[in-house]
Amino acid sequence: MPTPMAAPAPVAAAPAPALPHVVVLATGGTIAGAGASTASSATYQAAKVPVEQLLIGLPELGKVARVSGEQVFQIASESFTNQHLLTLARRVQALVRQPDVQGIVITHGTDTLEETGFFLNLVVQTDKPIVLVGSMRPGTSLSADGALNLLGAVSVAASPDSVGKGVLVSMADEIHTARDVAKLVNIKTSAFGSPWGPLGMVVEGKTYWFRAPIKRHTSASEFSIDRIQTLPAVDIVYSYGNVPSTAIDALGAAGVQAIVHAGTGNGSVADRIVPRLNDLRGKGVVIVRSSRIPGGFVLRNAEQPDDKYGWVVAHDLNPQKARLLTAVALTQTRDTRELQRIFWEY
Ligand SMILES: NC(=O)CC[C@H](N)C(=O)O
Repeated sequence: MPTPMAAPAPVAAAPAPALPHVVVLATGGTIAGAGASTASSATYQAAKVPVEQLLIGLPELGKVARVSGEQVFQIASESFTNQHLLTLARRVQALVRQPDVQGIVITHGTDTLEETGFFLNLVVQTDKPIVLVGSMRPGTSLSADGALNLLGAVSVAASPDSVGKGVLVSMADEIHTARDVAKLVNIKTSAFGSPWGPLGMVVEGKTYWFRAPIKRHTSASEFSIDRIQTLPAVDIVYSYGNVPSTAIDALGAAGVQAIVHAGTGNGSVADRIVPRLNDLRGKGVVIVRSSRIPGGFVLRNAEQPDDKYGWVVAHDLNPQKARLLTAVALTQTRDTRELQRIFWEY
């Protein structure tokens, strides 16, 4: 008699690996914007749609992460202040300390997105992915770019390959380091670029990497939001032909701690402006020489004798990023050699 076949032992289905938990912190901008008609791609109100609505409108997110949302602000990013930066950084730092959070996405207006990203890159202590994202068209517009950008950003934040790469910006399928990226074009959806190229791409929820940041950031940074109560007054003066010293003199009179000079070309400074900056330098004001050229690179002692004047050069940081690094660095030192070291390292 044939022996009866033993019934196959039931195979326990392996539990599906839990999806990573990504917190979306919403701050406003066009990605939360709404226009009067589908043809309103550039004429609309930013910062209208609450985070719950952004997330409910994109059920595809549920395939890449367990997503929760928090409305931190609801503003256009040109209205960000230092206080907004500090509040946001403290919230991000608290969240990344939570063991149940694997990544952070920050929805943001694109106008100052690169500034917020760079600030967080300097002061948040973590290896967990922090990804900023915005859009160039409101969700009510034809060919709106926000939904796909948000899906891309959540995918980047949920990816183990994004760990340890510092604060990232995910826009139009590209992944950039917040340190390098800047808004270079308006209106068009390909608004962001980095002088040294993107780090990678995100396509259909998968990340593809080609390079990693070399500059100090996040957990390798000597700065921490835990030790920063306020940011000192650091402002930017823009240079151009026929520039008067009015703005510099006014900033000096207002008691500014540092001036970032957004110079022409290699960070050049008009002959009549040099003595005004040196007057302020003599009073202890820190002078940082940057370039108004996108991707502009400023060398020490080229164009101006920085060693002789005790000035700092901004390396390749644009003026708005140089403002933030100066402000953060001034919370620890006023020594211009130290400040220059910091500009080379971050
Ligand atoms: N595309 C945008 O997000 C620009 C909208 C607005 N000016 C902002 O920066 O918030």
